[in-house]
Formats: sequence, C-alpha cells, structure tokens
Amino acid sequence: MRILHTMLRVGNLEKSIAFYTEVLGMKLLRQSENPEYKYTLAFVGYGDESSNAVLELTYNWGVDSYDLGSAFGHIALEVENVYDACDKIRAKGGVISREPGPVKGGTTEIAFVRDPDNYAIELIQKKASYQQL
Ligand SMILES: C[C@@H](O)C(=O)SC[C@H](NC(=O)CC[C@H](N)C(=O)O)C(=O)NCC(=O)O
Ligand code: NI
Repeated sequence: MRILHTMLRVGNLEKSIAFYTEVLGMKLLRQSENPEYKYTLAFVGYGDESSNAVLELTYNWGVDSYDLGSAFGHIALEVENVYDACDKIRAKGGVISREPGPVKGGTTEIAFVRDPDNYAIELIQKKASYQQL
C-alpha cells in the first residue's frame, strides 16, 4: 500500500489551483467534473500519481467556505531551505503564518503557510534524517 492523496474541500477551485501551482510550485495533474453529484476535482502535486502522493482539491458546486474545525493539523512539504522558501512564497503573495525557525523543543527548521481556505501547510527544511524533532 502507499499514500495516494489527501483530499481538501475548497471554496474556490481556481484560487486554490493558483496557490498550489503558482505559489507552491505544484503541477495541475488532472481535473474532472461530476455533474451528477455537482463537484469538481483537481489533483495537484510535484510529480505523477504513479509514484507521488498528491492533493485532491474538491470543489462542491456553490459551496464557497467550510468550517475547518480543530481536528485537522497540516500537510507537510519538504524544502531545501525554509528561509528561502518563505521569502519566495511571500514574494508571490503567500501568507506565512509561522515564521521560519527551529521547531519548539527541537532542531528541525520549519515554517507554516496558509492556503486560500486557511488550511495549514508546514514547510520542513530537508535533513539527512527525520528521526528527531
Ligand atoms: C477520485 C477519488 O479520489 C475521490 O475521492 S472521488 C470520491 C467521491 N468524492 C465526492 O463525492 C466529493 C464530493 C462530496 N460532496 C464531498 O464533499 O466529499 C466520494 O466521496 N464518493 C462517495 C461514494 O460513496 O462514492
Ligand atoms: Ni479521493
């Protein structure tokens, strides 16, 4: 088995596709509509679904916002340098919600950015081993 995708319900599909492609550098891999059940799916990611876990952005026609609740945490992306990544994201209009720096109680360099629906995206600086915080 392997992780195929994480599904996020989004309020504005074009806005979300623009964020994940133009701000976070993902590719729009495929898009499909289901007129019977009134929803559209857009799959975005850094590589083909045959070997990469991706995001499934789900737009329910006419639904422009969701209560995210308190259970969902974040999706994590690996970056070469979290400080550079934040500079580039800010330059493209992204919102950095947690400035880059070591994780509390650890050494891993992280930051957080919010997507158009306010889902949290964690940026984790690449490291040799992810065994420690
Ligand atoms: C393509 C595959 O990855 C899917 O997840 S499609 C599954 C399908 N999704 C929806 O119906 C999305 C719209 C829905 N209103 C929602 O917000 O979740 C699904 O969940 N189908 C249910 C089923 O029983 O087939
Ligand atoms: Ni799915």
